Amino acid sequence: MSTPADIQAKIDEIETEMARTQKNKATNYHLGTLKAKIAKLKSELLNGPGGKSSGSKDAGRGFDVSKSGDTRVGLVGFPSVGKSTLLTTLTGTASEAAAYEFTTLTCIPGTMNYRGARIQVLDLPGIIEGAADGKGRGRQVISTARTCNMILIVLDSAKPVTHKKLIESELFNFGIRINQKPPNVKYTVGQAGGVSYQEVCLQTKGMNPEVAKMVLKEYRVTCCEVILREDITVDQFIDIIEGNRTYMPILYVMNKIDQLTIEELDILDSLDNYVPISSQHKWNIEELMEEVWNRCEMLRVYTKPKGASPDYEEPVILHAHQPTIEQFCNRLHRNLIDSFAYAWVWGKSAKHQPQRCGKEHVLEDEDIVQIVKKAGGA
Ligand SMILES: Nc1nc2c(ncn2[C@@H]2O[C@H](COP(=O)(O)OP(=O)(O)OP(=O)(O)O)[C@@H](O)[C@H]2O)c(=O)[nH]1
Ligand SMILES: [K+]
Ligand SMILES: [Mg+2]
Repeated sequence: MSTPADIQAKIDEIETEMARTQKNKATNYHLGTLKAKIAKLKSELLNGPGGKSSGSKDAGRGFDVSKSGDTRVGLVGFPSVGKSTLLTTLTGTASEAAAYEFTTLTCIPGTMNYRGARIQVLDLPGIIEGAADGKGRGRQVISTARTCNMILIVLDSAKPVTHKKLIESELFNFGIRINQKPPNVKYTVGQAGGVSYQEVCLQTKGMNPEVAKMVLKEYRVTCCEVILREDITVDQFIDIIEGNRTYMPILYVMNKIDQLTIEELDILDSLDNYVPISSQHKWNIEELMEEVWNRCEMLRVYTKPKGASPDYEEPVILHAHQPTIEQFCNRLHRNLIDSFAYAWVWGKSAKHQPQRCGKEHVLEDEDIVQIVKKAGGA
């Protein structure tokens, strides 16, 4: 059986070969195969022989913290960047913070209340380079991060920007795709009928029938249906074949800005996906919370019982892009949709106040909804 060192040596070898291979049409197919080989070796490194993550028993086992609240956000970063200080600032839950590395050795959960939502925040131990390969507690940290709806990559503004790249590649190697949507590709494996491959959208990033064939061959997939509904890269195609990828929003939290000059701060301010803060001085924390709220695509919907005023105290938090009334009903009660007749909706999504709506109606933040059940319904 190959040891992790053997596997890593193979990966290095293929990467060297790829670097040597000039990119042109003829070698494109070959690169597709090499990329698939690397992806397979990486998942073997992570999950043991066979590659699929359900394989080995302790592969990808996270910390045992039960989920609570409306959404879960993880704090990931190098040691001593200020994750624990931030947890305490955001949630009020004390997590030991100190000037030495690896102060935090386990996962500490806290709850941040924002706009009526309860957001579970996880403080995690610091990770170092090579975390995904099993160094230190890194695997456990990243496995836990994978269970989150969003990750905050916490950075120390006085430290080199290379730290950001290192953490990104650790997450990547664990199958986490940051700030990407799942590619719009239909992929189903069948029992017979060979490979059916279709592009319904112009491919400009390296995909073509030959490359697809090479990648599928590498994964020993002989019968399947593929429909590319979006212009994708070969790497995205491999992600689809590998399966088991997590697509997640992330935000870079640049901490300790109290150590920066105004000029340095101006540069930071202009970068995408960055929120500069000082957890110690509680600077810009409200902006951070708002960004988290926006990225998690959460919205508040108030319920209104018939003849009573809306319940503004406890909004129903919906956690989806353009949620429908049906999703709202499902959040309230599992069987509610069965007795649903129509709904009265007040707020931004309503054309007039109130508007009578069906279950497909798309809700907006702070809408008020009154469900009317079918006659004779319970
Ligand atoms: N100047 C400054 N120092 C901070 C800030 N936030 C945290 N610190 C300090 O940075 C050090 C590390 O903070 P921690 O919260 O323990 O960092 P951590 O990322 O949880 O560290 P590990 O658990 O060891 O990975 C402590 O001495 C904190 O007081 C900040 O906003 N500004
Ligand atoms: K520390
Ligand atoms: Mg800590």
